[in-house]
Amino acid sequence: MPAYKRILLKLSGEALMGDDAYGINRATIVRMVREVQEVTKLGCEVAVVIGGGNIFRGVAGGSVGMDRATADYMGMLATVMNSLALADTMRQEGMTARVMSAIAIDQVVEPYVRPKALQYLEEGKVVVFAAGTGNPFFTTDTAAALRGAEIGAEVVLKATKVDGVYTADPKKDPTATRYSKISFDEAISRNLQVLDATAFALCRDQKLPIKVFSIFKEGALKRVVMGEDEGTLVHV
Ligand SMILES: Nc1ncnc2c1ncn2[C@@H]1O[C@H](COP(=O)(O)OP(=O)(O)OP(=O)(O)O)[C@@H](O)[C@H]1O
Ligand SMILES: O=c1ccn([C@@H]2O[C@H](COP(=O)(O)O)[C@@H](O)[C@H]2O)c(=O)[nH]1
Repeated sequence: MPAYKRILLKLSGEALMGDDAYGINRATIVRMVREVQEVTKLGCEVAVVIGGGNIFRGVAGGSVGMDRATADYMGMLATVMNSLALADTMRQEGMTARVMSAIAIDQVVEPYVRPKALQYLEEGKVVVFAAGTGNPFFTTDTAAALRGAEIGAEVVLKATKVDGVYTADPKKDPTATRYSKISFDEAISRNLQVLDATAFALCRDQKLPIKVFSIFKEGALKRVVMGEDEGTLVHV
C-alpha cells in the first residue's frame, strides 16, 4: 500500500539534460516517466511540476542584462516545453496525462482550472502543471508548493540532483552532511537553498511536508511513495 493517496511530484528540469549540454535527453525522460508510471500503478494519484533549468533560467537572463520579468516569462515557457515533452512521453508509455498551463496558450495546452485538475486526478490521469505559478520572480519549487496545496496533495516530492537536504550545498561543500529529517523552521533559519524560501514558507504555512530525494537513484520515487527510508523529510 502506498503511504500517500495523492502526491505533487516536482521533477528537476536540469536533470532532464542527462549527459547532454542542454535540452531533453531521450533516455532520461523515458526513465523518469517509467518511475512515475510505477507509482501510478500502486494507485497513487500523481500531479507533476517540472522545472525549466535545462532550457532557461530567468535569473541567468537577468544577470546578462535582460529585463528580469521578461527573462522569467521565458523560463516559464521553457517549463511548458518540458511539460509537453513529459506528457507526450507518458502517452508513448501508455499513460494518460493532461498538461495545464498557468499562462494562457490555448492553441497549445489547456489552461489551469483547479476543478478540472481535481477531476483528472480522480480519474487516474497524471496532471502536469506547466508555466510555474504564471508569475515572474517565482520558481517551479514555489509552483509545486502552490499546486500541491491547491489539490490537497499529502506531500510535495522534490526529485532533484542531490539525495536530500544537507547542512550546506553538497556540490560546493564536500564536508556537508545529510539530514534524514529537518523542520521547516530550521531549514528556513539555516537558509538551506535546496528549495527557495517562498516554497518552504508556503508548505510550512499549509502544513504540507516535503520529501527531497535523488532523481538519479533508480527506484527512489517508489520507495518514497511506499513510505520507506529515502531522502530527507522536511516537516512542520
Ligand atoms: N543545503 C542543501 N542541501 C541540498 N542541496 C542543496 C543545498 N543547498 C543548495 N543545494 C543545491 O540545490 C540544488 C537543487 O535545487 P535546484 O533548484 O538547483 O534544482 P532543481 O529544482 O532540481 O532543478 P530545476 O530548477 O531545473 O527544476 C542541488 O543540486 C544542490 O546543489
Ligand atoms: O512561477 C514561476 C516559475 C518559473 N519561473 C521562471 O522559470 C525559470 C525556470 O524555473 P526553475 O524553477 O528555475 O526550473 C525560473 O528560473 C524563472 O525564471 C517564474 O518566473 N515563475
